[in-house]
Amino acid sequence: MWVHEEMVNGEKLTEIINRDHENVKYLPGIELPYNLHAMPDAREVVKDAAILVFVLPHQFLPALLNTIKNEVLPDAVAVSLVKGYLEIDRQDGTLRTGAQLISSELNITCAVLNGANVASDVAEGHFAEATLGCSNETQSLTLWNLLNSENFSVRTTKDVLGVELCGGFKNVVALAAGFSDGLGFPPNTKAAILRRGLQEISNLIQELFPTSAPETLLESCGLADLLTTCYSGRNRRCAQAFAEDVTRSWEDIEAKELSGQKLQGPSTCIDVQSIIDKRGLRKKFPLFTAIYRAVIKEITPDEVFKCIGIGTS
Ligand SMILES: NC(=O)C1=CN([C@@H]2O[C@H](COP(=O)(O)OP(=O)(O)OC[C@H]3O[C@@H](n4cnc5c(N)ncnc54)[C@H](O)[C@@H]3O)[C@@H](O)[C@H]2O)C=CC1
Ligand SMILES: O=C(CO)COP(=O)(O)O
Repeated sequence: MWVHEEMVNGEKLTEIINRDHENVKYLPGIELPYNLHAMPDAREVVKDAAILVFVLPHQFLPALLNTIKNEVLPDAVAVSLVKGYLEIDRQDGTLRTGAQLISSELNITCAVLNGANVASDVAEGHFAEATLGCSNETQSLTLWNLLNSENFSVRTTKDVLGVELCGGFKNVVALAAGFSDGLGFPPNTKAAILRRGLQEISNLIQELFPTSAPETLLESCGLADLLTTCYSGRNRRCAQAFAEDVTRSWEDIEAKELSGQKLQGPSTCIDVQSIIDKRGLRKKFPLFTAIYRAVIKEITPDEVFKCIGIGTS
């Protein structure tokens, strides 16, 4: 497994993982499998690999692909767990997702695995579900056999883009859920955010990819991931801290709340809004637009709830 090398208490993280079988920085308290070997050179890791699993914050994906692109086996298969990578063409507003980037940079097919999967809960072995989006039936079966287990129930679909976009867009809605918590609003308000969020996620996916299957939204990557992120995710937690003190910057909140982990929601929110604006769709997406305006401090978090009030569906 490739691990981005860094020093933790004066030691290399890869050496700590290989000696203690624990990722003391990002997954403390979880015993890792003894056959897992952490390596700092991504090129070494991919050169004999038949299946490549990508799990890293979306902003680091392009640099990693650039590092490995000449080393990957031509018949390798990729699966991406990355949520929120959106590359927008500034000219025509077309979109490229993380899985599409992996596929085009490495010239191999890329499936997507997304779901209601808070990492520490999955690592502790609590039952969870996930959705595997894969367009090729043989590869889908291979990946399903690898990923599915008694405590990790994987359901498959061919709607790769639907699965991937649900995973990214819910991080934006989770910010409004955090605003609601930070402002001390009751469960009714958060439920309204979840309903409107699900509706806007669905509308935006249909706007961008009309062939996407509407039922994908009811899979783990859709409704279930939205729920878990809006109740227990890092985006929700950081947005709560922001609503409690709007003078803080997102960078400061990320650094203080997440101890080295990355906050995806604000940057994905800005990318989502550039798609909405490019297509002149603010009226159709009042919640996404209001969240964006709060993220960039154009309005306050409590004004988000006024913006989506009277006169919107
Ligand atoms: N943590 C969670 O509960 C879940 C995360 N995801 C998704 O998985 C992806 C990865 O998220 P996390 O593992 O939580 O990451 P994270 O938010 O914990 O960020 C830390 C990770 O970033 C890596 N990193 C730091 N600097 C780097 C660099 N310069 N280049 C490359 N990697 C670097 C670190 O090695 C570490 O693995 C994201 O897209 C996230 O949305 C999906 C489901 C659950
Ligand atoms: O995607 C997640 C759970 O499925 C985690 O969401 P956060 O990044 O908000 O913690």
